[in-house]
Amino acid sequence: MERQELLIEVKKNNNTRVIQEKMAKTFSIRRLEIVSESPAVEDFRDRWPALFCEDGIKEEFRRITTLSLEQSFMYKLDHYTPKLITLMKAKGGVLGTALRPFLYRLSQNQSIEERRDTIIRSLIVYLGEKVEDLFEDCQEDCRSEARKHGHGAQGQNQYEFRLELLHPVKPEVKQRSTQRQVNLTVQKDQSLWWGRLTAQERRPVFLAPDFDRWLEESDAEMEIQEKERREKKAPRRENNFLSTFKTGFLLLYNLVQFLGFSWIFFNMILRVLLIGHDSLYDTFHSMGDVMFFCQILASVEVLNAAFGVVKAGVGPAFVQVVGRNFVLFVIFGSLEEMQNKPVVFFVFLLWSAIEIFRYPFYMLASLHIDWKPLSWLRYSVWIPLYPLGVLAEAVAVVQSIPIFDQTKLFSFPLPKAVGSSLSFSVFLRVYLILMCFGLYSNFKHLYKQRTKRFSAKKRKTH
Ligand SMILES: CCCCCCCCCCCCC/C=C/C(=O)SCCNC(=O)CCNC(=O)[C@H](O)C(C)(C)COP(=O)(O)OP(=O)(O)OC[C@H]1O[C@@H](n2cnc3c(N)ncnc32)[C@H](O)[C@@H]1OP(=O)(O)O
Repeated sequence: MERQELLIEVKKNNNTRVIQEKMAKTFSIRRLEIVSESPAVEDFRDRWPALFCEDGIKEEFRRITTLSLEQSFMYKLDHYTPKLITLMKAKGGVLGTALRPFLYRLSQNQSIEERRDTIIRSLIVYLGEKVEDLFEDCQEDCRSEARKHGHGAQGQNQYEFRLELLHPVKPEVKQRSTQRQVNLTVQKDQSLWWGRLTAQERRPVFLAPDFDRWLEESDAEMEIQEKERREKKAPRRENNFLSTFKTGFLLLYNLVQFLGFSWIFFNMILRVLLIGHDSLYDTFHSMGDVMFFCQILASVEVLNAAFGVVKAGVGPAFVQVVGRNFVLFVIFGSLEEMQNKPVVFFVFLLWSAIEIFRYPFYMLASLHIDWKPLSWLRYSVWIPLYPLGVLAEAVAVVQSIPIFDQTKLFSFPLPKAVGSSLSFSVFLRVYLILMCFGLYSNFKHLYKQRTKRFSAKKRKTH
């Protein structure tokens, strides 16, 4: 009978007191039902709906234990909070990451209510529950006011509130109601830091921020910085790929050149030691192919400089590659008479002598490694080698002049009135002058590079 009356009372508004009294009177009936029939929760809710709200549960707990449910719960929660924090701190992996924001908040100077709120939320995550599964959501548009029908402190009633926020917010406000709270999501109209939430200085007692999304001013700055970092990260990842590719390419290129020139250099030395001065006469036949390969490949250096793959100057690289290849392909390659001359040995030896230091230096430079003895050799050995190398090349050019005159190879046919043909040797004489300019400009460039490197080193060490 009392139960039937209760079913009618819960449908009425503002009668919490009547419901509490009837619930107190029917306590023994409920106990008996539970102990003797063990009913399903759903069935029990249909029979005793007044029990299934915050106040109903609290009162029933008090009737059973004579204690306040909330107080005992909070007391135990506060007592176990340090242990729970230790437990959560020890968690790694995905769960550890999910718990980190809660632990951060707990490490801040929170009020007791905020601390309890955080620990309960973290417990939900720790126990692997989904917040969405625990709260029943509904959504409806509202501004900074909400009106809802439900069961609260005044029983089943129409509840409403109005909030005056500190600054304007966007008109779209999301409202999500659960059994124990109403979640409002508003978006600031302008992106600025709010000193507090509401226009009135004291926060209304019924209002609590969502601590899951709570940010201190410094946190907010960090979040913005993190967002900017993430936005920049994508192109940087692309840059990383390009720079790894560049390093790999330069390493391979310099390694191949180093191996090629080392083979030439040490083979020539070995042959001199083993065969004696006779070896000077067949340098071209024994080393020519590898030298052709290395010098064709050296053209890449001009492209590297031109496309900014390395910080080298295009002009000096061009003069170097063109100068050497002219001697190799035109003077030695096209004149068999030149191929057996000892000058080939000296030209090849002087060219390769610098490269066995230059290419390993570049390999380390690609890896941002500076090995001082090697750097010193790279930027010093050229001082005697470069003039000697150009001198050897000039000797080869001079030696080739009579051969070009004799063979008329590459001679340029002229109109009969001027003469029969223009010998290639005329161009070679001009080229000898060009070599002086080439030597001067590259010597100057290398000197500048040397000064730059060593003065930079000195500055770094002081
Ligand atoms: C119209 C045409 C006219 C043509 C006329 C021709 C006339 C020809 C006359 C002269 C002919 C000369 C022929 C050559 C003879 C000889 O070689 S004789 C033997 C001795 N020779 C030498 O000592 C010269 C050796 N060669 C060089 O030093 C270079 O080739 C160079 C171009 C002359 C100068 O090098 P450069 O690259 O400009 O300077 P670096 O300081 O070494 O490098 C600058 C930065 O770039 C990085 N880098 C360069 N290359 C690479 C690479 N392959 N891999 C990785 N990194 C590289 C380098 O690390 C430097 O970076 P930082 O360390 O950060 O500064």
